[in-house]
Amino acid sequence: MLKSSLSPSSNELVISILDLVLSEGKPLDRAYSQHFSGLKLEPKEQGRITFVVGDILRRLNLYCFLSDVKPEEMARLGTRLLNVWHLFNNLPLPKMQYALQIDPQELASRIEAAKAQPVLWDGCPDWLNEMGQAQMGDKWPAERAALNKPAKRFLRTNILKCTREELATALRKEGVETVTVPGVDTALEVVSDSALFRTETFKKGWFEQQDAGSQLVALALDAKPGMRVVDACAGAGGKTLSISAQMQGKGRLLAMDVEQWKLDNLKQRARRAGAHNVETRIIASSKTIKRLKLTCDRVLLDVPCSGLGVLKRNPDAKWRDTPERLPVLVELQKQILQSYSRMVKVGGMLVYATCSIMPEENRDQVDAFLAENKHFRFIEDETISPADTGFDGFYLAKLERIAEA
Ligand SMILES: C[S@@+](CC[C@H](N)C(=O)[O-])C[C@H]1O[C@@H](n2cnc3c(N)ncnc32)[C@H](O)[C@@H]1O
Repeated sequence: MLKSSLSPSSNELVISILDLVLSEGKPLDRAYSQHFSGLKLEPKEQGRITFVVGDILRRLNLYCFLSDVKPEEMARLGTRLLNVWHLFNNLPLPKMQYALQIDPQELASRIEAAKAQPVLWDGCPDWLNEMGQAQMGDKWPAERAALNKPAKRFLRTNILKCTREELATALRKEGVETVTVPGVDTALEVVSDSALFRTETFKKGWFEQQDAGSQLVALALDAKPGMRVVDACAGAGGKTLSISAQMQGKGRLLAMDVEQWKLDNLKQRARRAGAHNVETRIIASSKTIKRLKLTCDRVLLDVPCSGLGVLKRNPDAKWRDTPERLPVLVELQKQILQSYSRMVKVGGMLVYATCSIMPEENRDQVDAFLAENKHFRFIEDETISPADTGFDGFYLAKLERIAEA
């Protein structure tokens, strides 16, 4: 939460970032790097800017309604929206060179009107509300509300290098305050407003920033030292590094993806983390999957998904995505599950995971797989609910191979 208004230059940056995302369709992380690289902003000021941009994007339709500004009008009318944002959040109006004024009475009556529309109040686009309601029924309104809250900052202790207590103590000495997260043994929540990546503790590889829900997904794999493990949709390795730590760096851990740049990023992170048993392999054909047929103790399929569980962190997706994308993803998930499950050996475990809370990508997908693959047995599944946990939303299902085919 902000305790004072943004400075004039920070206001300009907020408007310019929003314009890039909303008018040009730039992903938020790229809009940030385009604006921040080269600027010598204090980490605290950068944090304030990202807080405001994130909050506006999480409830964009609400702020647009309150200020009577359309998303594509940000460059021209964004100052009015920012004024409304400050007033709505009980902050003095910021100083801006060409600020468009607002009528306090009209704003008050718009706030009352918005309160009567829960979908708008929660910052949810109509297509998403219809999808959530159809798929999750009574559980949806609480999730919808939870997804418009700011994402908390969680760290994963790299147990290859330190304990959680040692990490907390080292961070405190560098001015970073944390608290432990009940139910997630490796997790700390950052409760101070501090920059993390300039700390010596980070440079030494003692932690990674990783949502507590994501940590639970990796822990569900229950990987042991000496095992042969595949993380088949590894991306930049958020979960791979956690799995390597579970294995105490012993055994074979193969991280695969279809994007080489993500695997390159993973290699760098693995080096810092001291995760020496990680190998990376690009998936260019089905050759690697075939070669590993029936050989792996554990396979993690953290499949490409809608990302509808992690909207707190990626709020721009709400305004870029369309419901038409879901069936395409569901088909890809089905193919990955069917093809990559071949790597699991008899007695070995497959964990299917998404960062979505929609049953169509989750339990429905698993049920369809099990109906066609009798040589797998269902162990258990879990939907990590943003509303219940305050974490990002994830799904995981554990399946055991009980026969070759
Ligand atoms: C949800 S992300 C993975 C996130 C990662 N596991 C983590 O914890 O940081 C899904 C990944 O699947 C990759 N992907 C997409 N299609 C794929 C395919 N056919 N086979 C393997 N990976 C694929 C994407 O490049 C993306 O990195």
